Amino acid sequence: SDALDVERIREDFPILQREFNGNQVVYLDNAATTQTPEPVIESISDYYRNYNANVHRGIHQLSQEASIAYEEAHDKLAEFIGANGREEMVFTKNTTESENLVAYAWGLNELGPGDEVVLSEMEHHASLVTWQQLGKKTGADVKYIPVTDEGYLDMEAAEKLITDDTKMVSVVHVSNTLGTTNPVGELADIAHDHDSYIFVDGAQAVPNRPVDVQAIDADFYAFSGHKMVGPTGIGGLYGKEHVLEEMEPYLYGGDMIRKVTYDDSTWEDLPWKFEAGTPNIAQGIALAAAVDYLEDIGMERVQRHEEQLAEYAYDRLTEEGDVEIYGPPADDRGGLVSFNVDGVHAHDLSSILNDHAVAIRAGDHCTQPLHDKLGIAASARASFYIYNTREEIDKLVDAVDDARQLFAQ
Ligand SMILES: Cc1ncc(COP(=O)(O)O)c(CNc2co[nH]c2=O)c1O
Repeated sequence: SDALDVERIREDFPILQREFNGNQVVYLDNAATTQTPEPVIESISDYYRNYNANVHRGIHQLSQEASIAYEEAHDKLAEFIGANGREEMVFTKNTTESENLVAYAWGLNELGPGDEVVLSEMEHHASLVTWQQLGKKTGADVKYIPVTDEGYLDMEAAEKLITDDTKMVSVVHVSNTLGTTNPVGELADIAHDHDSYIFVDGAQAVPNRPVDVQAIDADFYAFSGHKMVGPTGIGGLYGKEHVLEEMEPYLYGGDMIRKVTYDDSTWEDLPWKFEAGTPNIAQGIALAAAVDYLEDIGMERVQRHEEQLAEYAYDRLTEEGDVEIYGPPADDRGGLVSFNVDGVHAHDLSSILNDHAVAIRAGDHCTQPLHDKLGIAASARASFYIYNTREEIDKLVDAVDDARQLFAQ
């Protein structure tokens, strides 16, 4: 069948065999970070065991092997997201650093009083706080595209908010709280009609569905390796080559220079101009192994699997009538559900679920302003990935029922 083989996949994740309080772990916190399969773990060990060396400069065999592997990882990630090549694929620590890189390397030099940055009300703090603070430093105004009651962006408002004063639109591709997929291609068209750049936060999209940054026509696109079965400490910033060429470096030092004199310096080619100092070499190489792992499954299958689980979870969680789920309908959301159970605080719920070895997230999911807008202090969030099953969602629902009984008394 065209479905992915979950049982086969689960064999690659020994952590899923762990038991707490006599219960096998049910890991449903994938929007926070995903688990790491054996081939990716092996990729890291293999590097340190057999060809650990510093990159870009060494002429000895080990350095050449490490350099080639690290540089070719850029090619693989570029291809995975539809970029033209490594020149458009900067490796960063994570999505947060990618947002900050553009805010400081571009925003600090280009924004000033009278300029505007347009965000959405559902942005993650990685985008929202970064551009909010950059507005304060530069005098640029920050505006927010409203989110409708159904959890979608108000596109009529977006058309009005993005004007010739807008210099940057920064929007999330898939919301980590609502599960909403935003029309980022349409937003890119609107931004470009006004000569504005668009930055797309793809932290919850690159791991979960096919992404083609050129089809979107994004000027910048960010993602994190640890959310796509890769290690922590590695992420990506896509930038159109001509845009990155025009940008000043973000961090200065070794590897990012071409010629240094006491008076001035010149810069390396892309993407190395934006990768100062010794990079996270093993993590970059392992991120390429993560792409191999996901591509072996197929991103359309990944997306379909996750979205079917989210729809099932939505339907099961709402059976009792005392659960509110935030965001779009069951059949129009990414692989997550954020919810609250009447009379049970999200933190209490997650604690009781933990007694059942069910791992979910409770809190504001780094979208505090959105929670304020929803009128809630916190929400519980279950997020699904390639190794989750319907049976695990049934365990989630049983544990929620246990909490309901406990708090309903
Ligand atoms: C939409 C979105 N943007 C940016 C980030 C930041 O990624 P990082 O730089 O790798 O940390 C996250 C991580 N989201 C979450 C991290 O933990 N729970 C979450 O929902 C995210 O979901």
